[in-house]
Amino acid sequence: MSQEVSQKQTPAETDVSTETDRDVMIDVRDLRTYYDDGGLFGGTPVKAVDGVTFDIRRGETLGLVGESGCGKTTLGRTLLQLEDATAGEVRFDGVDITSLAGDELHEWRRNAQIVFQDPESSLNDRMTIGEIVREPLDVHDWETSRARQQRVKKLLDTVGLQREHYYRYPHQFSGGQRQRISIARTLALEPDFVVLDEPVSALDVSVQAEIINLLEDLQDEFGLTYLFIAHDLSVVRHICDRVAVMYLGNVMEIGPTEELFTDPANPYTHSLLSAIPEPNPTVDRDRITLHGTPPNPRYPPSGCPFSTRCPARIRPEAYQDLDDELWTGLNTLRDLLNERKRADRSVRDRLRAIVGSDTRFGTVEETYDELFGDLEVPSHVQSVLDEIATHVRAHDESEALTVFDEEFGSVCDGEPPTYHATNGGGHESYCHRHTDDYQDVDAVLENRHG
Ligand SMILES: Nc1ncnc2c1ncn2[C@@H]1O[C@H](COP(=O)(O)OP(=O)(O)OP(=O)(O)O)[C@@H](O)[C@H]1O
Repeated sequence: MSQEVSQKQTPAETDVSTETDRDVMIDVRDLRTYYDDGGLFGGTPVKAVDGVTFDIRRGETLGLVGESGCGKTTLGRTLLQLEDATAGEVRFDGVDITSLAGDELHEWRRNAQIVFQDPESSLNDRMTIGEIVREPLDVHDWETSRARQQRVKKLLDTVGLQREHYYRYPHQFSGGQRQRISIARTLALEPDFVVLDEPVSALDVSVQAEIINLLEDLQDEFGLTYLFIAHDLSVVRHICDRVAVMYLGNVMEIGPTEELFTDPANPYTHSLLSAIPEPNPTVDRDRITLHGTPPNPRYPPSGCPFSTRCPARIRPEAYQDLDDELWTGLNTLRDLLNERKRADRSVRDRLRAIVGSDTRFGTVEETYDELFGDLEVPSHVQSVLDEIATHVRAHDESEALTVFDEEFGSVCDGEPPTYHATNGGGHESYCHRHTDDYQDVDAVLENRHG
């Protein structure tokens, strides 16, 4: 794990986390989990979780959503100390578990368990169901052998399986039943907290509801607290009390589920929700198309993590009314310039020699044609593009980026946002637009995409 971290303002440092009526079980402060690459990329780590601060309240289900690769699983695993935190704290009932090791960590693990997405691969096919569910009891040397067997049989009842299943093998069960086995195993040591990592994504739709119902029943029966990681926003809306929206290792927004779904604050949440088909055709919701892919988590933007794709990105005064497609092209150009700046030239040359030409690093004329060929580019924009092109031809991407940022840059590219309370009730969003200096997110999205 790398120690390359920088301090960022967190909700704890703003005035938004001062509610007194909540019963916090897990308190996460400026948590970072970086993966080192063993030197392959010059020692630049993947910043899978890059400074998140939030809490999980006793007995609640907190949803964690976001695109593939944004760091959800890494965050869930770090909360359980299955990954080492690079920096920050995870306080579990007041104890910072990132500093636990050896016997203390082993003992603490009883409290916190995980259910994985894929019941096909997460169960050992050579063990019987009884052995699988009993394993955590064996590892923790729980009571007597006979008591363990009794406990496993009871757990099989609890999750809707039969005691006779004790001697069967996983391959004799369907996907839904296998997930029930995983859940039984998870509950063996009576944990307080369970990370559910996409627990129904691999299951048939017809079975998903059964497992969701089971998870809800178990939560009521045993007073469990869940972190529910999911892609499927409709499932999240159904089961979660609050939701945290993650992007590129950051929590962009967190708030009560219904409020977040009906009145999202952050442009990224708007974009995610916009991608869900609206079941009610009378509801008029903006359609926002997210362009491009998230940046490489080794090289996140220095300002807002979402700045390169944000549909509500703050623009310089002179370019408020610039055509949206042209802005998208300019954003892509900036990404390409950054990539070129990072790429080792010898690697680029070798790549060209192997594949003939590498379009991502084609000539500046080709790139401009691809990005702006079909668009009407105002002359003042064209003259800046020409200046950028001159620096690119001279292989001076840094200077090209300086020219770009001086002309087209804004606070979104230059400075990380801070968290702002929206609507009260612990609803917070990480965006520059939540200050009086800028038009608010709803208004700008309505103007640009309404
Ligand atoms: N062991 C690892 N070593 C290096 N990089 C990793 C490792 N595990 C994850 N990553 C990287 O960390 C980033 C976050 O991955 P993670 O699996 O946490 O995201 P995710 O949101 O859970 O994605 P998905 O929804 O696809 O499961 C990704 O860029 C991923 O490639």
